[in-house]
Amino acid sequence: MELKSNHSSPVLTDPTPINKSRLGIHSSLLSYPQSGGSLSSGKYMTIPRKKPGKLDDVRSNGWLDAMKSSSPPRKKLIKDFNIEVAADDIDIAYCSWMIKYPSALKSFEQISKNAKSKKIAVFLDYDGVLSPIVDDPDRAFMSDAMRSAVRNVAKHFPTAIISGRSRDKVYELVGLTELYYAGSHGMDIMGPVSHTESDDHPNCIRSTDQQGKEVNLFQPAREFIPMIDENWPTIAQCVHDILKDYPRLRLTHGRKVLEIRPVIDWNKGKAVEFLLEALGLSGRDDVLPIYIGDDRTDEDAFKVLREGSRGYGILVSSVPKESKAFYSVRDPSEVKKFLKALVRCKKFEEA
Ligand SMILES: O=P(O)(O)OC[C@H]1O[C@H](O[C@H]2O[C@H](CO)[C@@H](O)[C@H](O)[C@H]2O)[C@H](O)[C@@H](O)[C@@H]1O
Repeated sequence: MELKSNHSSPVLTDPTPINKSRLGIHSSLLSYPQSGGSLSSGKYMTIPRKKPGKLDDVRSNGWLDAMKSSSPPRKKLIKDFNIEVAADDIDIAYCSWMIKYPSALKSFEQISKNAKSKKIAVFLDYDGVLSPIVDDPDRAFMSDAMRSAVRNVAKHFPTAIISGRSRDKVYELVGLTELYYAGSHGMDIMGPVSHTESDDHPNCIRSTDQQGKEVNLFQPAREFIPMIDENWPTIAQCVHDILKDYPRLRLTHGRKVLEIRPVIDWNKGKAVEFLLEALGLSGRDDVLPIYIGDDRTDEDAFKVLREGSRGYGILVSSVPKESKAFYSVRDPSEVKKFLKALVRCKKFEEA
């Protein structure tokens, strides 16, 4: 993928059109910007936000030149992206970044066009996406308005929450029965009994949720549980003992701090693949998964969607970050707007 040389728009040319049809996605779906960055270091590239008046650092590290050569003139940039702020307030680094990761809200028309006659599946991270990031993880509540937006989305599209938190905790915070929940970075998945092939998966068992409703539980790390149960107090004691020598460090309870993962090849990307399979939506050209996340762990899911050219990753970030997502939104309030727009669009189609 490369930027067109005239730089008059952020449209990309694709030197490998064969992939588009092989992957079963209409070529128009791929006419959005592609990020070329690699996450091989496992770290985000965070570009400090600069006020327009303070260009020295930007200039000295070559950013300004790079931006000038790959961007249209300022006024055109504002027009193309329909950014509703005064030119003087524009954050150059952020706008430059948005060429690579356009706003999912501003691009909604394009997204809905590409989603036409496809079945959308919605995957949502929790912290930083449905709830704002706060100091106390136990107080990361989602607003009633956000809950209502998610409930409405789930009425119209298969919807799953994929979180690093324990499944119980995220269910407690979200409180909607009509969703799939994937906790512990996708290692603990609960969803309705589907009567599809995934029901017969070796790690899939029938259980009941807190309301006594029959559900499927998929726990690929199940075999590690007895070992973890057996060793947990010893490990916790060791960590506790070590921390005694570090009075400036504090040990708090629960998975949040002693987050110990078994060595298995499983992550949020695998969870998305599993859920698509469970929903009967895998390997279908008429399905458009949308995953919204803000964290490094969400990159595995963005990568799955990007590599398979299956759908859209939307990164929630108010600062530039290298990502495998296609689009961006700034914060949970924009996530809510996007979810509402999806529902409005669906209702309009159905009317
Ligand atoms: O996958 P997620 O749903 O995004 O969960 C990732 C982690 O989220 C929580 O921590 C983050 O949010 C907290 C509340 O806003 C914040 O205090 C903390 O700094 C963030 O890292 C949660 O506490 C972790 O267990 C999750 O792994």
